[in-house]
Amino acid sequence: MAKTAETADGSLAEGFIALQDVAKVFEVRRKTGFLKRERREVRAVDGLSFTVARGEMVGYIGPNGAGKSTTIKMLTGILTPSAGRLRVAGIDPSRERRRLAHRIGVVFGQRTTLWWDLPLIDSYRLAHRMYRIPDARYRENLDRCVELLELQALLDVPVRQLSLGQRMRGDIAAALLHDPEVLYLDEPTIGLDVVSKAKVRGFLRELNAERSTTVLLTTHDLQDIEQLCSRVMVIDQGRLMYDGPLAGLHEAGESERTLVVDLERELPPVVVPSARVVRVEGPRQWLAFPAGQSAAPLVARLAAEYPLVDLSVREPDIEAVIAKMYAEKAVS
Ligand SMILES: Nc1ncnc2c1ncn2[C@@H]1O[C@H](COP(=O)(O)OP(=O)(O)OP(=O)(O)O)[C@@H](O)[C@H]1O
Repeated sequence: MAKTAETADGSLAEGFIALQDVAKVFEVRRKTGFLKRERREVRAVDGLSFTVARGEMVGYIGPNGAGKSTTIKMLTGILTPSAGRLRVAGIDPSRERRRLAHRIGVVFGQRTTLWWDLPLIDSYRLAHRMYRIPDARYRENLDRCVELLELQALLDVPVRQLSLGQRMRGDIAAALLHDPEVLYLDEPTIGLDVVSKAKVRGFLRELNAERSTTVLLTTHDLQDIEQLCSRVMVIDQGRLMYDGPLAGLHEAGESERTLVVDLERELPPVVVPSARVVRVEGPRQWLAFPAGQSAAPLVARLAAEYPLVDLSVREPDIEAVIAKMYAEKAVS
């Protein structure tokens, strides 16, 4: 299912972001004894090909160490590929990193690009000068971000005093002041509360709809993908394992949802069709059932036959879906 970026004549297919057989190999040296060192190759990205069209919002997911950050670093030009061809907006990122910087925005959830000791607005003023953003454009973009990301009351606050959610919104604004056509987001909702997550997601949806900004989103939060991306790419061990809609990923992973039920008292594992008890703790039981199946008949059956007090449905997390998919039937 992996999409190839190559056309019949061998050129890179139309795509705002296009990778063709891209690899990145790191050489790691390990001390194995006195004066002895062993050289080892780590293939962080291993023959990756895909294209992303202008205006697409794509989830880019995979387990830890899969090669996501390495891909993003190559797409920004920080790292040079060991092999293959890579273009963003027609630019070879590692060759023309500065030119590309004016066309892309990057947000890393775990790190900030803002000036820690300065009020938030000062980081924006610096970006204004650094990117040589025309005054009217800067003002317009700043006003829009301030309004939609609710930053007005925070502009004069030093960044170190901001909460994680406030800082994240501040970072997203900083990445957008120069009107980038493509935005790389690395865990933009990590550690945020439900309200902040909703704000960030709402803003990204609006940005994409209004400006057709192309977004590549790395996350461990399945809801980020569900609410924002029509397409998801899964990478593992540097290779593309899946490229398609999120619903298809569930099928590929044959994933399961979990129904958590609280009974009136401790009971032996409940027995209901098409679900199985996977854990029991006092009066609470966990039932796994196929993700593609509605929970309603299951709930009705349980309510009719058991002394039910409360229940909730838990979605499978991405790690579990990927692990299962990788173990059972890798799609390539
Ligand atoms: N500079 C480097 N030198 C050596 N090995 C590296 C370097 N950068 C990354 N790697 C290795 O390449 C592989 C892919 O790493 P990468 O950071 O791209 O994964 P990731 O998918 O972003 O993981 P995570 O979700 O944990 O951030 C890992 O095995 C990692 O240890």
